[in-house]
Amino acid sequence: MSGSGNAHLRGENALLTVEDLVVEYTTAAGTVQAVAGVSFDVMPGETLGIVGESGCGKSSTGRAVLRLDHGATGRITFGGERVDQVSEKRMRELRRDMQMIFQDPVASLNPRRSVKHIVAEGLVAAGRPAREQAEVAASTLERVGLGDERFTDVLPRQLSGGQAQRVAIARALAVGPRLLLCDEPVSALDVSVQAQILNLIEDLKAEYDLTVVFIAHDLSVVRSVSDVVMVMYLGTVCEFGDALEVYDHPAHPYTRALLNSVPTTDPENPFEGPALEGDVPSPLDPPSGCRFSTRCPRVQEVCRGESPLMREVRPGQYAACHFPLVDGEPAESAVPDHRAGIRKSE
Ligand SMILES: Nc1ncnc2c1ncn2[C@@H]1O[C@H](COP(=O)(O)OP(=O)(O)OP(=O)(O)O)[C@@H](O)[C@H]1O
Repeated sequence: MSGSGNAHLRGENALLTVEDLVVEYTTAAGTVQAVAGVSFDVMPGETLGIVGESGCGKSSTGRAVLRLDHGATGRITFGGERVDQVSEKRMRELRRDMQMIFQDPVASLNPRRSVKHIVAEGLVAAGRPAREQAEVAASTLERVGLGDERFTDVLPRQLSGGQAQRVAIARALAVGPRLLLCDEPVSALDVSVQAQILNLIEDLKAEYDLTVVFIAHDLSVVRSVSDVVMVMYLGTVCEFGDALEVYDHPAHPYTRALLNSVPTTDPENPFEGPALEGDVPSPLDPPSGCRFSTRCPRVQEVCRGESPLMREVRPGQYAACHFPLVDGEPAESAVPDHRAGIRKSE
């Protein structure tokens, strides 16, 4: 496995813990390892942002938490229960507690059902009485700003993208989840609508006592919502930590390059240095050693041979890099670790 270690996991009080997750897809061209040993945890009430370029395995990671696809291995613990081991029946119950919101809101809604019926779907599946279904659907739609009959009685295709995403959010909330997994929830929406939906999720999070995993390729979106950030590259975790630390002092050359490729207007944080060049290698044939080694501006020989392990570079900030940067300088700890011979990951 070419994962990046588990040093950044914060312990048993986490609501969700994912350890050594591997997701593989069998294709005509061979086996794609979309997720190559990813670990993370989310504390109750926290928002974890998962960020990285398209194809790095963000969606596969989110879908694996809900056991939506075959081909995933690893330990997933939610509320103390091993999601990867429970029966299909129990999994259906757990999915009520872990609701997912997708990128394409219209496609994620049943095209033949009216909005109020869609929002009640989870309650119907849970066997709640008809009156409760109607009441909860109505109050939840009201809460997401769609209480009016001109929204509740229509079909999804009659809604705008933003309205449809509000319906998807209402459907998720109606069953009283503890965790909301948002997979690129605003990237298909107009920029003017994006902020409204982000604000709505933020408000609901507090009101409904939610823990959130927020997946996006857009760094500014992740920054605006996250307490903690996980940066992924080609199926592995590069960096994990407090969002402010990661954004203000990116330690992994990939995080730095990713931030450099976003135009900045902040003179305090220009992050001078090379932006990302070249393409992401194919997950069918990933580079050996550090997966970022083929594009890394700081690459050294050891990086091509040894997978770096996750280690703490500042309090609460971890990077899987042989030569991480701390305040723009190579971390001191990189040198002794390197000399001592970095452990190969299993
Ligand atoms: N069902 C599938 N069958 C085959 N390969 C897949 C499948 N789903 C994803 N992949 C591949 O797995 C890798 C990771 O995809 P994934 O969608 O998880 O990444 P992502 O970071 O969410 O990207 P995006 O933002 O484009 O969805 C990619 O190389 C993708 O082509």
